[in-house]
Amino acid sequence: MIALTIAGSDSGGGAGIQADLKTFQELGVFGTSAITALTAQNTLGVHDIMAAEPAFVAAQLHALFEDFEITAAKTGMLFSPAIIDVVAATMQQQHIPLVVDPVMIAKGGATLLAQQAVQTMKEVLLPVATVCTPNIPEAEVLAGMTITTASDVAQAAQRLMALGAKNIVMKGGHLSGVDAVDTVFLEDGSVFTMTTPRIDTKATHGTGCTFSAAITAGLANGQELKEAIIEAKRFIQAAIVHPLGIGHGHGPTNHFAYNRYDCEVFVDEA
Ligand SMILES: Nc1ncnc2c1ncn2[C@@H]1O[C@H](COP(=O)(O)OP(=O)(O)O)[C@@H](O)[C@H]1O
Ligand SMILES: Cc1ncc(COP(=O)(O)OP(=O)(O)O)c(N)n1
Repeated sequence: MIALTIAGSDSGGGAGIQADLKTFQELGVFGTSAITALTAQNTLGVHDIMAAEPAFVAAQLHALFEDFEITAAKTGMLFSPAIIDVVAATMQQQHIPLVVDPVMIAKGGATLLAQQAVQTMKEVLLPVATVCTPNIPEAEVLAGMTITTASDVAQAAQRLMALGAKNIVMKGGHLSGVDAVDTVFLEDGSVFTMTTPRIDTKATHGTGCTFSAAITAGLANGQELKEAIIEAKRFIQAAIVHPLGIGHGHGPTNHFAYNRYDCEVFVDEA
């Protein structure tokens, strides 16, 4: 099976294209990529960014879809309105599942999505998203509201679905509490939460990229969306529980952990 990531490069290897391709590999999927930007980045932060020309992003996508039977795709760092336009136009023509991870700001505070690109993301990318996986700050920006309670989470998800995203995973990494709880809203109206123990660690660089790549790998392998989302939560939990101890800042998660360790995900159908 073949999956595609459309995202930025993280020279430090913990997030972006590198995290996505490692996750695809671990989950038995052949990974292809269209790179939207280069970042000079490590576990301490983003030093510099060089965006790709939108036409070159289009050229990469054309080359991939011309040759490969890609069965699922994901987006990560898209940076500019023009790149989002190219990606949305391409994905509108491809009838495959698309996971949109609406990456906006890196852990160290660097901007990975230009301010003026938020509107473009809402107008052209969310309508082609099979599933959108915002963290809480991203959901606040896209939904235009503050999120503090479970009912805020539900209201924000409804707003994103109204913009066209078919299914939503509201990630709870940025919330507080002893557990890391993600809430999933499916297009059939069902809602469920996924709970794992919150791990006290600095090694959480690239958690969102890895999680969304794992969902994409599941979809590329033909899993149902719900099954792919729950397996992805298990994958990211294992990757956080067993850190690699690399770098001096927010270290990368451990993409090799999935097959060696067993992590339980508690699923609650609300
Ligand atoms: N400290 C943690 N312990 C356990 N799970 C976590 C932790 N931090 C994040 N997660 C999980 O990692 C995934 C990515 O979430 P999040 O960190 O919110 O995304 P992002 O990297 O986009 O900010 C979610 O499934 C979230 O619940
Ligand atoms: C190139 C690139 N893409 C995405 C991110 C952000 O990744 P994310 O999974 O949200 O992790 P953190 O930045 O929160 O660690 C990135 N840093 N670089």
